[in-house]
Parts: sequence; C-alpha cells; structure tokens
Amino acid sequence: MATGNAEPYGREGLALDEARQRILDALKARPTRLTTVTPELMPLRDALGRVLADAVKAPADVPGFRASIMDGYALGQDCQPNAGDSWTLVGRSAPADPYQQTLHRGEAIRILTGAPLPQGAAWVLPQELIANQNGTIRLVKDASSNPWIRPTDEECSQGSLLLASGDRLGVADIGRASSCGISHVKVQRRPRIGLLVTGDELVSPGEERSNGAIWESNSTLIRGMLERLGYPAVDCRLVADECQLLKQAILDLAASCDVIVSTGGVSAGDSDWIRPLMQDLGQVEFWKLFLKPGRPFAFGWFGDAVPFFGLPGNPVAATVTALQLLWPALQILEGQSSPELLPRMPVRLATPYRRKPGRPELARASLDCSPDGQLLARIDGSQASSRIGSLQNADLLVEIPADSGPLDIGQQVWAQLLRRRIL
Ligand SMILES: Nc1nc2c(c(=O)[nH]1)N[C@H]1C(S)=C(S)[C@@H](COP(=O)(O)OP(=O)(O)OC[C@H]3O[C@@H](n4cnc5c(N)ncnc54)[C@H](O)[C@@H]3O)O[C@H]1N2
Ligand code: MOO
Repeated sequence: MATGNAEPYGREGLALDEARQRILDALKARPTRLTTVTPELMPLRDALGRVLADAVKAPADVPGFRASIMDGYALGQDCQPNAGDSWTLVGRSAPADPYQQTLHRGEAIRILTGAPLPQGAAWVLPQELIANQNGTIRLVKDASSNPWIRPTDEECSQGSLLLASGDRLGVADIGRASSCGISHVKVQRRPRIGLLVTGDELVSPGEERSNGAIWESNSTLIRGMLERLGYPAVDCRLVADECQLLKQAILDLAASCDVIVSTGGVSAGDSDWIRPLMQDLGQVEFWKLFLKPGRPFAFGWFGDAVPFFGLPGNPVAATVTALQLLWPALQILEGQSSPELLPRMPVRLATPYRRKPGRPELARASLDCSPDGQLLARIDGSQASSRIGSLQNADLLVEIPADSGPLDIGQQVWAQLLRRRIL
C-alpha cells in the first residue's frame, strides 16, 4: 500500500507491508517451538490443508499406458483416417481387460474409454463416426485430426516433482497425488495458538451487562476467523486488565502453545499491560502500525521462541490486523514456503468515501459488477473499528492511501479480495 506522511499528528508506526516483512524476517531468523517438531506421516486424505514437510515425487508414469479417451474403435495405424476407410474388427479392449495382441494395418478393435491401446494401435475413432456391419467397421464422415489417445505420462512422468516441501495441500493437490499412487505424506504440525482476551469491561454474551460493560466478541470473531484459516486456538482465556492475572495467563498459555495472540490492552492507557508484559517476559520487536484500523499492534516474543502478537482491542482492528499480519506469520511458522495473501485487484468506488489525509486505510466493502463489466466496491456505513457490522458481507478490503482525501464515485482504488481458493 502507498503510505505517506500526511497524518495530522505525524506519521506513527510501521507501514503494513514493512510490518509484515519485519515479522516474517524475524520468524525465519529465529528457531521457534515448531522448528524442532518431527513431521507427522499421515494418510493423504487427512492431509488436506496441511503443509508438506518433504517433496513428493511421482513413483511412476501416470496413467502408465496409452489409453483411449473415447468409447469407439482403435485402429492399427498411426495416421489420420479418411471418410470411407474400413477395417476388420479383431477384438476388444476394456479398462480391466486389455487386448493383448498386436494390431496390424487394416485391423481395428472395439475399445472403451480408459482402456489401454494395444501394440500397433495409434489412432482411435469415436463410435459416433463409425458404421459397423458384420465385423467390418467403416468411417462414415471425416474425423478430426485428434487421435483420441491419452499419453502414457499425461499426468506425470516417473520421478517428476508433484509437490514441493513447504507447499500447502489443496484439494487438487491431494487428488492429483492420489492419482499418482501417493497414499501417505509427511506434514508439519499446525501452530498451536493461545488466545488471551483482555478487558475489565468485558462480559460474556448472555451475562448481565452493568454500566460501561460490553459483551465480549473478540473470542468469537478472532477464533472463528483463525478456525476458517485452518488455525483453531487450542486455549482461550478471558482476563481482566490486571498485571498479575495477565502475566499468569501468558505463562499458562506459553506452557502449551506455540504462539500467543492477545486482543486489547495494547495502546497507551493506564491499564494497557500487554506491551510492558511482552517486554518483561520477552521482547517487543515493534509497536504501532501506520494503519486504520489497527494502530496499536505489537509484535514480539514470549521468552526466546514463542511469537507474541498483541492485537488491538477494537474488534475490527483485531480482525484486520490478524488477517494482514498474524495469518501470514502462522503460515510461515507452519513451514509454508511463502505465505498466501489475499489477492489484490483494481476496483471502482460505487459509493463516495469521506475522509481526510491521515493513516492509510483498509475499508470494508461489498463487491459488485456494473452492467458494463466494471468491478465496483461499495463502502457502506461507518468504518469505525468498533463496528463489527462493517465486516458483515464484506468482500473487499479497499486500500486507501495515507495522503488520499475524500474519494468520489468512480474513483479507481486497489482492493484485497476476501476470498480463498477452493481447489
Ligand atoms: N491516546 C491514544 N489512545 C488510543 C490510541 C492511540 O493511539 N492513542 N489508539 C486508539 C485505537 S486506534 C485503538 S484501535 C484502540 C485500541 O486500544 P487497545 O488495543 O488498548 O484496546 P482496548 O483499549 O482494550 O479496547 C479498545 C476498545 O475495544 C473494546 N474491546 C476490547 N476487547 C474486546 C473484546 N474482546 N470484545 C469486544 N470489544 C472489545 C473495548 O471495550 C474498547 O472499547 O485504542 C485507541 N486509543
Ligand atoms: O487502530 Mo484503531 O482500530 O483505528 O480504532
């Protein structure tokens, strides 16, 4: 994202891209608890969404034989036949019952889709083009120049790289690997996340709300999103803004988790204990982002080996920073070679957006398409980082540069698409 120095109070904090790079570099440079974990060998079908610890190579050519791709007839010739040509039928090849002899010129066999071609056969004709009379077949109209044959190594050749170490297994990856005979793979452990939700004012939904209290939502929102991203939190604590209680919760989480994530208590107020505790129990690498929402964000360590992400308390700021910074970090911690980020694309605003130059912004918007094929972003309602409604139905995070003033309808902007690959 473009950044600038137009913030009325001066530029504060790291630009988002810079912060992401700092985090990823720090995680690559330092061993974590995940560094020494022995990869797990597991059935391929259970490994969907996991990161490979070893490369996977093809044990054999696939399919391993020349196969017909149509129900029809295999010809004992390797050149394109002409309308009117005829052949004597001498046998049949089915997928589980291949024809075993050599086919000669002038001969043909009945062949089914997926069946091996016999020696001497190098052309198939679909049955729709054939007239069959008493054991003689005849091509009734001109055939295409396609020989309708699947090559021996169409999917892969023996020894070729199917998947690299550090790849995350998608649906097509496990489908293709199984078609190549792979039954088990070695995968990395997922990082175990400990979530610490802080705030004196927080009460659980369903509980009575006294004056000044608010119903707690980050544990639902952030846990839900992390779960969607493949990283369920293994432990979640709701703790008041008291230094000793927070310290004990951090020690407890660090005993059983690879990563600590907190929400709230990370700005500059009297009861914002996260940064001092991070400093006391480990190290703060940086604090504050030049970003709206999400300014008070801290990244550091508990001890030497447990990364600590202090997300802001405001639910939207916590969500956006978790997506932008925590998610890529978790992918790298898990051993993925390069992190998946949200895809970016240019869109036009379908709504005006009122703002002053200041922090670069990630505004939540829905995606639309104009009748003439333009992608449109609709930024609806308040973009306050406390309003979770701004995340509902959001398809896009619209990137608004720091120095940008009010934006008009039709203005082109870059946006991140809140969608991930299915296959
Ligand atoms: N003097 C300054 N004050 C603030 C600054 C600043 O730079 N200087 N930054 C503001 C920004 S921007 C944000 S964002 C907030 C974030 O502050 P904290 O991370 O310390 O978060 P809290 O103060 O604990 O909470 C902020 C807000 O969010 C509500 N909250 C907290 N946790 C939850 C939860 N689990 N579920 C629902 N809502 C939650 C909390 O009640 C507050 O209303 O700081 C500004 N201040
Ligand atoms: O970073 Mo805050 O999220 O702007 O309210």
